[in-house]
Formats: sequence, C-alpha cells, structure tokens
Amino acid sequence: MDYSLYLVTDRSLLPEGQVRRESVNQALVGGATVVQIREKKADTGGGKQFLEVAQQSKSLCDLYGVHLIINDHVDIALAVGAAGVHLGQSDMPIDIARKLMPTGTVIGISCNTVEEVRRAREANADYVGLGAVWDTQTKKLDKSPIGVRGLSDMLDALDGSDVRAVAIGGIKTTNLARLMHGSVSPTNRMLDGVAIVSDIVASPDPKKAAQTLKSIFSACRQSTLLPLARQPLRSRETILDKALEIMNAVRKLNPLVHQVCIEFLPHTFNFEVRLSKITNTVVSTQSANVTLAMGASPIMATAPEEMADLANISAALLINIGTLQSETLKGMLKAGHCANSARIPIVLDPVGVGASAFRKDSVNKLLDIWHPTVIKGNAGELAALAGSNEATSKGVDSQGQLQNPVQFVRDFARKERCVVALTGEIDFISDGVRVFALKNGDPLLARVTGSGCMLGSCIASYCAAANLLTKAGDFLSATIGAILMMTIASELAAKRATVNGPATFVPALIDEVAALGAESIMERARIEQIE
Ligand SMILES: Cc1ncc(COP(=O)(O)OP(=O)(O)O)c(N)n1
Ligand SMILES: Cc1nc(C(=O)O)sc1CCOP(=O)(O)O
Repeated sequence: MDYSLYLVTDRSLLPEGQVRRESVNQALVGGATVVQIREKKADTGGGKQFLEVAQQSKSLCDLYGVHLIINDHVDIALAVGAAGVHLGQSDMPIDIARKLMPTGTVIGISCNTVEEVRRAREANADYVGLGAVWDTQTKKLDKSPIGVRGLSDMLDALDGSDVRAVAIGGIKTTNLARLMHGSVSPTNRMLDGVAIVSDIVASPDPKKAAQTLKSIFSACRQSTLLPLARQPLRSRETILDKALEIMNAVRKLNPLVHQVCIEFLPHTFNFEVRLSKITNTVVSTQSANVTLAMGASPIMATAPEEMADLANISAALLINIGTLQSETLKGMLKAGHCANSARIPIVLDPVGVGASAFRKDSVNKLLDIWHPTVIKGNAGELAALAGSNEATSKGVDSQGQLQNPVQFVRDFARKERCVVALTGEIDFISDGVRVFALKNGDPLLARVTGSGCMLGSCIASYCAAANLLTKAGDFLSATIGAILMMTIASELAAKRATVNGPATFVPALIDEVAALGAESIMERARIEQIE
C-alpha cells in the first residue's frame, strides 16, 4: 500500500459549494494514494449515514485503484469491503479487530508517544498515525502536539519492523518540507506518508492541493535521506583546500548575510532591558564588522514584514537569540521559514538557551517551524538543546563538561540533521557521521564579549559562499573553515605588539580576519578528523 498522500475526509470542512464526493474525486485526481473516511458528523447518524458515505467512497476509490480505510468503525469497514480500519488508542484493540476482519486487512492506530508506537508494533499494527505533529483546527487535541523533532524517536521505535508510519496534524504545503527534513530516525527511517485533512478538504482546489503536497513529499523523500554514509573520510589537506576555496569565495562573491541578532528598541526602559540592549549593540556592531572584514556583507533586520524580501536577496541567515524578545521571536520564525523556502543556509546561535525557560521554549518553537543548516553553541547551550544535563549554562557561558563530546556532537548533528559546531577549548564539528576536532584559538577570545557571536557571523558568511559555490553546499567544510579563520586570526592578533589585553585585542582580531592569508591557515591549522 502506498501511504504517501493519505487523505482523511471531514465533510464539515468543505468550502461552500463543494460536495463531498467531488472533493474526494479531485484529491484522487491530484494524487491521493489512500483515503480514510472520517466523518464525525455522520457518526451520529446511527451508522446509516456513515455506511452510505463509505459505500460511495469505496466505489470512487475503486475507480482509481486506491485503498479505502474506515475510521474507528470495524463493522462499516467489513460491510463495504474496505482495505482497512484506522483505530484510536481508545477504540477496539488491534487483536480483536484483526479477528473480525478478513486476512490481509490493513490496521492502523494513532500514536502520540514512543511507548504507544512500541505497543502498536507488538500488536502487529500495519501502520501508525503519528501525531499530532502541530496544532490543528480540525479537531480538539487531548494531548500536546509532538513537534517535528519528536518524530525521530517514534520512527526509531519502528526500526527493523515492517510497520509503516504516517504523520498527521497541522500538515500543510507550507510546512511539509520542514516535516520531511526533521522526521528521520538515526538509522535513516523516514515517514512513509502524510495524513492530511484540512489542507486538502478545506481547499478551494483540492486537486491542486493534493498535487502540491504530493510533489513536495516525493521531492523531500528523495533528497532528505542523508547522503552522509556516502561521504568519504577526508585528509587534513582536502578539508583545508575546501575551506580556503570557501574563504576566497566569500571575498570574491561578497554574499549578503542577514543577521537577526539585535532587538527592537524596547518600549519600556527598565534597567535590565537597557543593559541587554547596550551589550547587544556592542556585539552586533562587532558581528557586522567581522562580516565586512571577511568580505561578506551584513544586514541586521528583525521585522517580520521584511523577512520574505530579505530571504530573496540574502545568501544566508544567522539567527542569534542573544537578546531574545517576543517581538523578535516572530521575526525569527518568519525569517527562518522564508530562508528555508528560498533554500539559503541558516546558522542558529542559541546563545544562553539553557539560561531560561523562555529561551528554551522559543528555540524549540523555531526548530519546529524551520530547519537550520548549522547549529553552533558551547557545551551548556548544546546540552540544553539536546535535553542533557551534563553541562549547564551560567547566563550565556557554559559550566561543566560533556563526558564524550565526540559522540555528543555526532549524535546531536544526526538528530537535528544539520552540521553541529560545539565550541570550547577544543572545537568539535560534525555532520552526523564525521567528527573533526579543531585546536586553534587564543585564550583572549574567551575574555571578550561577543566572540561567539562574531563566530556565528563567520560561519553564516562561509555557509553563504559554500551555497553559492555549489548547489549542495559543503556546510561541514564551511563551518570548519570559518572556525579556523576566526581562531587562527585570534592567535595572530594576540601576538601583535599593539595588543595589551582584551580591549586592544578585538580591533586587532577584526584586522587579522581581514588580512588572513591561505598560508597562515595551511601552516597553523590544528585539525584532526576523529571519526
Ligand atoms: C492516519 C490517522 N492518524 C491518526 C488519526 C486519529 O485517529 P483517532 O485517534 O481515532 O482520532 P479520531 O480520528 O477518531 O478523531 C486518524 N484518524 N488517521
Ligand atoms: C484526525 C486527526 N487526528 C489527529 C491526531 O493527532 O491523532 S490530528 C487530526 C486532524 C488533522 O487535521 P489537519 O490535517 O487538518 O490538521
């Protein structure tokens, strides 16, 4: 059975003038591969109305050779000879339904937790409906949405089984790509399909809606699978060559890098807000200057209204949550969504994410809407994001150590499906398969504010150039190159006769970034491929 575009019906959502049968017919023409009859209003008609709807739908699906599934009602599935039934957690147990239905009947069950997926697997379900992924207007949810990032553990629980998986809840043409990118298990198990109600049923053009959903699904399924396993190990020279190519490309192409890291002027001026504003203005000036020194071009903007325009002219987006406010969060949500649509890389710098519930909830919201290309953070920040308490945050600084940073960074990159840079005395960078350790950098970097934020700007600029160089940008090399550039520049800056401490160090650092040559990088890079 092809689960890829799984239509779930709901008459109450039909636009005015649309009739149920024609809506399903259009969805089938548009490419729906399974139809589930879920008619909650007809449910109350003593079963007769539901039966009629099911009979009509069966003949329609037969015309297209598409399987029909009945929601909840085993008797109706039997009566119309449906291919299967979909059961909820509080409906008839799978083993009883199996006894009642003919051999070969498809039985699916809704799951909201990993435990429910395990039980479904043990009960020999044919497929699971994982949801709700996002909030939905179609029904009142009795459990919180699981979010895209909750799906990979559920898919992992199906590893080694034949149980198929579809996601449901709030899925639309506008967020399907994010869903597909994020819902892959560590062993590369993906969704077999997406179950959609309102985006098709409530659409004025159900055929077009189905076509669009199906083409996004197919394109994402083909391109989502990590090409990681095929990536060869690389020698120090190969990776440095690539990093230098990207460094030169930044200087030559002068990519525009959109950086969402300064806040609106606060409406109320209390002492704390002013402090964070002052700190961040300093940091954003430095970030903008280092971007220019590298040869890229910064634009700092936060207003949601201009995000779509900026995504079309920028070559990369940097999201830095250093001075997060509710208003900026809206801009960040929109900016990331537009950047994903425009296929430009996004670098996420989750500054101090472990410091407050607001920051953590906000980053989770962001990552539920768009996917980053690179996440860069210190041990405390990345541990907070990964749900580990091995390291913690003291404000924006990190406390404690990760016991096994190599494994951590690899697993986290694999889970988030992006490049992860774990910064510290040794920087670890991984794409989920390979792990590199970089040992450059002067201790003065840790003694000035905003060096981490400047590094975020460097990574974003390098990712921009990597993306401009080739369609499938080499973001691992871009991240490594940017860190090498910044850390080696810091070593050279610290040696300058004019540098007497942190205050004189920052301008010297920016000068060194501007002047850095290939020879210094080749000569000084302390890089090791660990895995
Ligand atoms: C594919 C798919 N997944 C989940 C559901 C939800 O079913 P259930 O839990 O039975 O809730 P109701 O549909 O009865 O509201 C589904 N129908 N299809
Ligand atoms: C029927 C249903 N079941 C869900 C679950 O979480 O089990 S969510 C849902 C409704 C999905 O509708 P839409 O595509 O319009 O968001």
